[in-house]
Amino acid sequence: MKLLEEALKNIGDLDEISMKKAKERLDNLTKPRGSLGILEDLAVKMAGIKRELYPKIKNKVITIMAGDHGVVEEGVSAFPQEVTPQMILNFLSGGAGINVLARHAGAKIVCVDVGTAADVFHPDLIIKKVRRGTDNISRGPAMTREEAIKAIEVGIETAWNEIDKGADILGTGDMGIGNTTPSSAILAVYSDEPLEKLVGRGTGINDERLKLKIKAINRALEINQPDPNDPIGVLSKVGGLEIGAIAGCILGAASRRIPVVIDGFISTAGAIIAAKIEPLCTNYMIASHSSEEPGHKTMLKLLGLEPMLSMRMRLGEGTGAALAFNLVEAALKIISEMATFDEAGVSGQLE
Ligand SMILES: O=C(O)c1ccc[n+]([C@@H]2O[C@H](COP(=O)([O-])O)[C@@H](O)[C@H]2O)c1
Ligand SMILES: Cc1cc2nc[nH]c2cc1C
Repeated sequence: MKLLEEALKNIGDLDEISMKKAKERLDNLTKPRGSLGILEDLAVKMAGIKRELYPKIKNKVITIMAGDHGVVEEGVSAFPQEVTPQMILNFLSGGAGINVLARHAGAKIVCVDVGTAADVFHPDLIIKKVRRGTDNISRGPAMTREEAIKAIEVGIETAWNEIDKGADILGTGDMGIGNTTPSSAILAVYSDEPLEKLVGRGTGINDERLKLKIKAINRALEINQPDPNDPIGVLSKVGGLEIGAIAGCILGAASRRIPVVIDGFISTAGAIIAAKIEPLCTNYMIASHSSEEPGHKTMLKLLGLEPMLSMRMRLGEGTGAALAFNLVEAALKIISEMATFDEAGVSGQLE
């Protein structure tokens, strides 16, 4: 609880003065006001986070949190559970989608085992197993409250370690067969929309499995009665270990005024838990893309975030976050490198 308390103590507002200066500069650059859309919003947000007009990004890191899910025994995924450790090894040997996109972005990846069911060993794997997967949420709580806090603290510790080593932006990533089920359950706790609108096909399940998945989530909500006002309780009842670690990673980044790029459906479920624990942490979140999971748009709306990309992606791993790093860097170049109307001798707006 100590790490969590310390993180929460240090999450604050954006710097309004730097944001105002950023807006003024953007309005003086050689373009119609606001014409660079989200790139301008990003430059303003980055100024507010870093308390300076021209922050630099040198070290980008994607943190991939991995965990397993007891609810897979209900037949909710298109793939078997052993894919979780197999993909971890794929991340660490450089062959996964995230490796390619992280290399493309010039980002480092770190992979943390927060709670896989199997034993996984690799010299580069950070092993912080809170427990061997969650229990089946459709039959009882995923984990204890203490385990939920531990999972969050694994995320905080990971974020702080990377920031201490020089990371100036983080991206969230996940790996866990079955994890769209707890992510949908978390969303359902905070949304009034019917489950049919919030639950999707994850890795690509057929109609029959989709029915089983909706049923499992319904039962999970009924049996566990998660209280929306107790986000740690929600995580422990219907969540996942990697989802907790993602929430922690976001809280850890926010507590150090480090921007954190949110990936897809699972990462955004973690972001919801983080935001319900400390609403101010949304100041430090940047939404990368809109996932193909139907509930993702509702999640982003709950957080008040606008995704930058719409790529029909639904891979997770941090792939959307890695792609979006380039856009954050582009936004910083716009505010620092573009000429003003005065500098370029271009006439300003008529009225
Ligand atoms: O991030 C997303 O938007 C996303 C959407 C669908 C699936 N995934 C990935 O697929 C896995 C979960 O899918 P499932 O069907 O097993 O629940 C997990 O490893 C996620 O990283 C990720
Ligand atoms: C192969 C595979 C890769 C993944 N990456 C994230 N989730 C995944 C799920 C599967 C099945």
